[in-house]
Amino acid sequence: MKRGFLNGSKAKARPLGPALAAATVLPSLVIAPGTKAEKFPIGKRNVGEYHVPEGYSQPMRYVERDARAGSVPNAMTYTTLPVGAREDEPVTECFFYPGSKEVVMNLPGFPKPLVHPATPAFRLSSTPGKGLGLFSARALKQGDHILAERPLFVTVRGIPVSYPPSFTREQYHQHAMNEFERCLEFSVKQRMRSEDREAFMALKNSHKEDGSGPIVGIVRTNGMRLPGLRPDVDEDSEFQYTAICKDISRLNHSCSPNTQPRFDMLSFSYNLFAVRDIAKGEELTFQYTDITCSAAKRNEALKPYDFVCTCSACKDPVASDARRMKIDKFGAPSVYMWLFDHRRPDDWILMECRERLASIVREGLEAVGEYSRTLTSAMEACIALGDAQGASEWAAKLMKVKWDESKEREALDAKLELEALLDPASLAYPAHAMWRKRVDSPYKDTRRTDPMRMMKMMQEVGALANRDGVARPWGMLF
Ligand SMILES: C[S@@+](CC[C@H](N)C(=O)[O-])C[C@H]1O[C@@H](n2cnc3c(N)ncnc32)[C@H](O)[C@@H]1O
Repeated sequence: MKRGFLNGSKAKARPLGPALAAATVLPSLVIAPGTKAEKFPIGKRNVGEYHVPEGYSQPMRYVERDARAGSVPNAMTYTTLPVGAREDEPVTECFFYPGSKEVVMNLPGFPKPLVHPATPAFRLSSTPGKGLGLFSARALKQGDHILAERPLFVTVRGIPVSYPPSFTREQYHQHAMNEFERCLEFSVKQRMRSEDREAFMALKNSHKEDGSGPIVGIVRTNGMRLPGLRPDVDEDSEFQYTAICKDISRLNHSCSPNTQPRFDMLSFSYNLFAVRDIAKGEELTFQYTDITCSAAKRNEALKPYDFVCTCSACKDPVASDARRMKIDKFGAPSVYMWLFDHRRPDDWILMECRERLASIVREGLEAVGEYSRTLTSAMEACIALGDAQGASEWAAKLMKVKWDESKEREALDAKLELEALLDPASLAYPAHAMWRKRVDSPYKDTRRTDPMRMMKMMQEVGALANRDGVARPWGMLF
């Protein structure tokens, strides 16, 4: 739904409940963006003296509008979500590209209230050599919910700026950071609730010497990727969002993290889960970078955070690097590839999955997608073999992987399919697209020299792998 700001149309995105009457509604503000966005550099730098000629500063023309109105085309939006929140309800300050506000406001059921664990599961404490960190307040089981939290701030990762052709690259970067700081100041200094601003400004800043302003420094130190608000832009693009939280941003890094956050758009909150059992008092950690690559690559990627990782995988990287490389390279075994490939034994997928899971658990990589993909492969292999009992045991393991944000999991959750598969007597088994596909395969005697039959088989594999519109990896047959 697009609305121009000149006609001042009021949004009907969310029915206005009675809470609004008692609520403070901050107006949404928009500014006109400039010309170019680029990733900011890291490390100390010497930019030298420079002058920004007139016309090259972000114009920052604010247009005040009804908070419930949508985005303005070609302009950035300052807003607070959820719109119309009560004073005691947590809110997020947002600095958005056009369109993102609608993604949230048009979600049926938004905003869902936050759901917290029944008893506190974490505490904040200092940790030697790392500053502050989060620790478990009680013993936690894999899949336990640790905390739910709306971010203090969600922002674009940089803004497009105009710059004169005479600028060096360094000067351009400094100019871009100054302009970004100016834009973010408006959110933090003018719009954020005072207690949220205090919490935000108290967060760690590891970018005090690289030209970042105080707000940009905190954003760069504490920001976590937040996918889903720009469905048309690649998830890993620099034109996506970063979120800064009061508590989750206190998690320190580990290359074998024991927690993983998952963002829930409907409640606009991160939920933090234990990815394996955690003892009372253990430090809670998560990964700041890809952890399936080598220790050298990980530590290169961690440089902007200004520390060298001393986790056991980094201290003794030789065997760990080899295992991680194998996990990363091979990928979860493709059930679809094996389904009609009768040169492979019936238990091939399960053996592969067990070996891979042992490696993943040994490296402490339960947080990565490969873990849930491998569990899914094992479950689907059992279904294809007509083994409902075995499949239900894998389904129970998958149920605990609450942090999985994959499309496959989304599809399973949307139909409550996993819950149904927990019961081996469930009718969900005979109704499953993969049920007995391997044991009842009509392709047992298919030869590679029979192209028509091969084609038919490939089509069937493709349809199974892409069911529900979810593209599952299935590799090549034979
Ligand atoms: C997002 S903050 C984490 C919370 C932070 N420790 C604090 O005091 O608020 C990131 C910063 O924490 C520190 N840090 C995180 N993980 C670390 C680790 N494994 N070893 C040492 N320092 C770490 C670094 O200073 C990093 O820039």
